[in-house]
This record gives sequence, C-alpha cells and structure tokens, in this order.
Amino acid sequence: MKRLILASASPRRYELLSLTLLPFETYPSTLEEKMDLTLTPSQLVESLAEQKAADVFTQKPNHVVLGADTIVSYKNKRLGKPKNAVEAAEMLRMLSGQTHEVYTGVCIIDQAKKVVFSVKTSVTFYTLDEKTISWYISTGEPFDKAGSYGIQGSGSLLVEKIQGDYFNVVGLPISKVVRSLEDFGYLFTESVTQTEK
Ligand SMILES: Cc1cn([C@H]2C[C@H](O)[C@@H](COP(=O)(O)OP(=O)(O)OP(=O)(O)O)O2)c(=O)[nH]c1=O
Repeated sequence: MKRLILASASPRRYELLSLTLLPFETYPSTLEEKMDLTLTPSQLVESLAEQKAADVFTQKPNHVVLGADTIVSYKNKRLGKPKNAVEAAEMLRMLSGQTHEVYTGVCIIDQAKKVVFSVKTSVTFYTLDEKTISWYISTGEPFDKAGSYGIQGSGSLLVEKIQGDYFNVVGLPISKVVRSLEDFGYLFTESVTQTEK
C-alpha cells in the first residue's frame, strides 16, 4: 500500500484526517496561492487544491497525495485569510447579518489517477456590532483563517446557522474525503487493524 501524504500545514486538516485512523504523513506545499477571479469559487478551490497536491506529488511521486483549499465567498467576493486586523474587521463587517458560502476543494493524486471535487456549506452570521468585531479580532483567531473566522473556535459565537457539512467549513469535508480515499485502496473501516499492525 502506498503511503498517504496530507499536503497541508493546517492543524485542522491534520486533526480531521486523523479521525479516519488511517496512517498518513504531512508534507506542506510551499506553493504561493493566487486568487484567479475569472474562476467560480468551486473552480478556484479545486484548482488551488490540485496545485498544492501536484506540488507535493512531484517531490513524493511514490505516494498518494491529498491537497485542499478553503475560501469564503460572499456575493462576488472571494475571501481568503486577512492580511491584518483592518482587513479582518472589513471581512467581518461584510459577513455580519448575512449568509455566505464556504467552499473547500480537495484533490487526491497518485501515479495512476487524480480525483478532484469541492463541497459548499452555507453559513449565516448574526448581526455583529463593532464591539463584538473588536473583541473577536483581539482573540487572534481570524488571522490564519479564510473569511477571518474559525467556526470551530470562538468564531462559533458569530454563527446563527449553517447548511451543509460543518467539517467542510473547518477545512476538510472528511466524510466525503474518506469515501474518495477508498478509490485509492484506503479502507477506513479497516483502519483500526491497519494502525495496530
Ligand atoms: C471559514 C473557516 C476557515 N478555516 C481555515 C481552514 C483553512 O486552514 C484556512 C484557509 O486557508 P487554506 O489556504 O485553505 O489552508 P492553509 O493555508 O491553512 O493550509 P494549507 O494550504 O497548508 O493546506 O481557513 C477554519 O479553520 N475555520 C473556519 O471556520
């Protein structure tokens, strides 16, 4: 069985993939992410996931490599990670009281094949006043997250409701991912015995 590599520096993606109990290693991609605004949100995250997976695959060609990318989409805007507190506040003001979409793209490749897909989740925020926005930025949580919030952390206090896969918002739609990994020979239902061996 080829070794599985998670091409990501995201601790959330590491934790989510660990839920499968499948053995894997991490090898982050050093690719610089560029937002191509001619692409739809799903095309964009799929393209970035593919670039990250391909980047690591060229260095680890005898492995199965999984890459992912998450962005927030609101109206015609694509929101990545904020550069600073001002940008984080702008994003949170924009999302306040509105419903936005979170897209995560996933790409899994080995020498024989490539699977690419994306998943969309809709998230509705409560109306956020300036005090709430300042407080949330002061937690430091927004800075490494698309859309300037983390639903799995104190960002949960901003969210009124979601429609779709929660784990997709956190950065990896893990239940769909494990089903795709089965096409590469990784049977998560056998992963307890695989881990014990
Ligand atoms: C909306 C949202 C995003 N995020 C995170 C998931 C992603 O890690 C991050 C978006 O950045 P990405 O560029 O998708 O990923 P990354 O740079 O963290 O990791 P890598 O490219 O090495 O795989 O935002 C949350 O953790 N919670 C949330 O609620």
